[in-house]
Amino acid sequence: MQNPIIIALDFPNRQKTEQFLEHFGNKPLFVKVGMELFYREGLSMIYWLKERGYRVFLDLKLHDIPNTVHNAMKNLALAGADMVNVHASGGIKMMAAAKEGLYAGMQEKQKPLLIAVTQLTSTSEIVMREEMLVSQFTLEQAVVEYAKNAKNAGLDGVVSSVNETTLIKEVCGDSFLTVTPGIRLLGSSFHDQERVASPAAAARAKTDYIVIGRSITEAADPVSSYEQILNEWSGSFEISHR
Ligand SMILES: O=C(O)c1cc(=O)[nH]c(=O)n1[C@@H]1O[C@H](COP(=O)(O)O)[C@@H](O)[C@H]1O
Repeated sequence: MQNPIIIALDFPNRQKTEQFLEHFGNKPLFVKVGMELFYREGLSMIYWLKERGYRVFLDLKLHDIPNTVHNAMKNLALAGADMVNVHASGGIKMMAAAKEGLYAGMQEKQKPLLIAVTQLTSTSEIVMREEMLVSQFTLEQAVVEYAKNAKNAGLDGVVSSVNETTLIKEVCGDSFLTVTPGIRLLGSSFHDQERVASPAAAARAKTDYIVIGRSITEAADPVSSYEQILNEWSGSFEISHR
């Protein structure tokens, strides 16, 4: 069983990030760099993490015209990240252009995973219908339609909430990756997230990766919070496979 945890390094700068990572010593972590840290520190942050052996998800959620995304991805390819993403709402043409730009001139073994965000885990069905004006689908249907588009564009998987994982796997196949943020231990604050699930529920849904930020980064003891999440995941995983 692989360790599914991706820690969201949502910190304002490199110094705070380094201080946080010191808690974990040499543990081989999978970490995520998003807009907050990247817009401050740029590619050098990714190089720093890769030199220290971390697996890195570069989460910039590209969404623009196909040509712009294609060329931006050519530059992001230089980061040497293990996973990058776009918004599925940019459409199939944009996602295909992202893939072409990202992989241009890359050897097979260097290619990062490319995934698409479906509906953000902070989005509720009401907001999707009334503010984004996607009213012909339920939220679950909209996520699955985006997942099908991502698959048709040749992407490796999607970001969604755990609520939609089972259906995505049914429609797109088990090998199509599901990456699921909005993970919370029972009884803890949802913050700005709407579609939330526990690590145990994520394991039962057989998601591939869980993305966790504040439950670990803001914990008084980040390592024990990390271990608690992993234990909850592993326990449920064994139960669900009995
Ligand atoms: O692409 C993402 O990583 C992402 C997609 C999504 O739908 N929801 C979502 O929360 N995320 C990211 O996952 C992380 C969740 O952080 P916490 O809510 O603190 O656990 C943040 O870094 C978000 O940017």
